Amino acid sequence: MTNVQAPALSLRGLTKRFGRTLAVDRIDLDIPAGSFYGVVGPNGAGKTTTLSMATGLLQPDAGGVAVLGVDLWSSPEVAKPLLGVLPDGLHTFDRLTGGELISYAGRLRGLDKETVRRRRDDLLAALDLEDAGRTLVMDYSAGMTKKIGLACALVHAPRVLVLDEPFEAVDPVSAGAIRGILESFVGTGGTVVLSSHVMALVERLCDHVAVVGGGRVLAAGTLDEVRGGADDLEGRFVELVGDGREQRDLTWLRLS
Ligand SMILES: Nc1ncnc2c1ncn2[C@@H]1O[C@H](COP(=O)(O)OP(=O)(O)OP(=O)(O)O)[C@@H](O)[C@H]1O
Repeated sequence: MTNVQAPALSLRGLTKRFGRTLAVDRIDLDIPAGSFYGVVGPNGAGKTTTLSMATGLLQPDAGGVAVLGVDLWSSPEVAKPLLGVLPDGLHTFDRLTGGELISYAGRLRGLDKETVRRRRDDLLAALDLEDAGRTLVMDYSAGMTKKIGLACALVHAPRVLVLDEPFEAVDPVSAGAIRGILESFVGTGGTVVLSSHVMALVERLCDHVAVVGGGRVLAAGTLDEVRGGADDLEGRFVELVGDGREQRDLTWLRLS
């Protein structure tokens, strides 16, 4: 049974090492139910590794995850149906058409044929993929692949959506459609967790944010708490993460 008081996602001591790289270092994070939560951090910070462990796609070396109070690793059959996941660099069955892929995702989740058909048509229309619904996914652009991945994550009407870079490669019109879907999902009691590099987008959409760097949480809380005195999230991000670039002038690139 889910616990209505519990955070949508609760991460405790999550740790993952790849050889000599400590990708995620004892991360603790509570994502409140009903929040629109952004996870930001520089390249290689550990965002994808954390979200993969948080959704059961990657086994942690240590630590635990609870989804709405349900332990993900000991009760996956209860916890996983609560989640809708859009993984980074989605590897999917790309010899299916978009419509078939959504139907497959829905049937895998145990939905009956009629429900799957109705939701597939709704999702293809909402994401402006009606024509593409009959095209093989292998022929999709990067943005279309993102959108079909999102449709597959939504088809079983999860309680918590975890989306790795959902707006990457998506055109502004489609991004607006996705924003609308996510806002109404949160507006009706769902929780969205997304990672992004686009601070302006996180500031516009999210009410909570975690800044991750070097496999650790550097700051987490409401947008205002994390921004602190900084003018915007980007300023605070650079302050927290640092600008470690070596100042080297590429003189050889100059045309004159
Ligand atoms: N399968 C893997 N094998 C080896 N190293 C990995 C693997 N996955 C991630 N890493 C390493 O773990 C660290 C964290 O990577 P991760 O992909 O989680 O970062 P990220 O914050 O999502 O980065 P980006 O913003 O660039 O997508 C990096 O140093 C990366 O090289």
